[in-house]
Amino acid sequence: MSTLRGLYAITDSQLLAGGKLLPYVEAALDGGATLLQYRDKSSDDARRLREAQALKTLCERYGASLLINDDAELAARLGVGVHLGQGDGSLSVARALLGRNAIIGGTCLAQVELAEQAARDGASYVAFGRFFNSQTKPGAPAATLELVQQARARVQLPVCAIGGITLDNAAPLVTGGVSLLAVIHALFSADTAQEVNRRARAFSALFHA
Ligand SMILES: Cc1ncc(COP(=O)(O)OP(=O)(O)O)c(N)n1
Ligand SMILES: Cc1nc(C(=O)O)sc1CCOP(=O)(O)O
Ligand SMILES: [Mg+2]
Repeated sequence: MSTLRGLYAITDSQLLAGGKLLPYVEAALDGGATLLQYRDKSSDDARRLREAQALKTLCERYGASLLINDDAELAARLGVGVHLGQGDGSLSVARALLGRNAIIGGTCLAQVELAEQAARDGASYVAFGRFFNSQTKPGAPAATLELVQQARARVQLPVCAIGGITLDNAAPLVTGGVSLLAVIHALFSADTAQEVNRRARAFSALFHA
């Protein structure tokens, strides 16, 4: 069982198409990622189940934890965690479904009040974004380090940062109190699995500096 601190790798269906899903994820886990989120927006339920099962096996091998994006039912079926956005269903219902030990994350946009509500609803961590311009999910960055400080003062849960995080901009987030760096493009846009591994090691090293 991993801790809620470190690199939080999130899969991307486009970046990891063409047979890259498992080798690139394994490279990220070998590089120290502590959490992995399976984020696939398709409605191909059979493939989603198959891929999520394979990712669960990989995570177990590396001592990391798997979360499913958006889909508490799939998470329950596999016995893993879930990440829910504001429109993805209730955190408290997910907590009741998945049990007290499941890792459940909640998107809190850039609002401390949403983090306070997520904590009351049983979240395991609160996620703020976007911190920087994101190629994966374009839109104005709204989250700041000041927001992280406010959240840490008011919510007793690990803070996750997401949105445009790269090896060049991540360090101040960690020194500013962020526990989890959620990354897609700056991790998985690599040309080789070895490069994913190098990037994952570099992100993970920020937590041991
Ligand atoms: C760790 C983490 N934080 C935020 C999000 C975004 O969730 P959401 O707003 O539901 O958007 P989608 O990812 O579902 O497009 C996330 N997935 N993970
Ligand atoms: C899925 C997602 N949610 C965001 C939010 O702000 O809530 S930003 C984002 C995309 C993160 O990918 P990248 O590391 O490539 O920017
Ligand atoms: Mg969502």
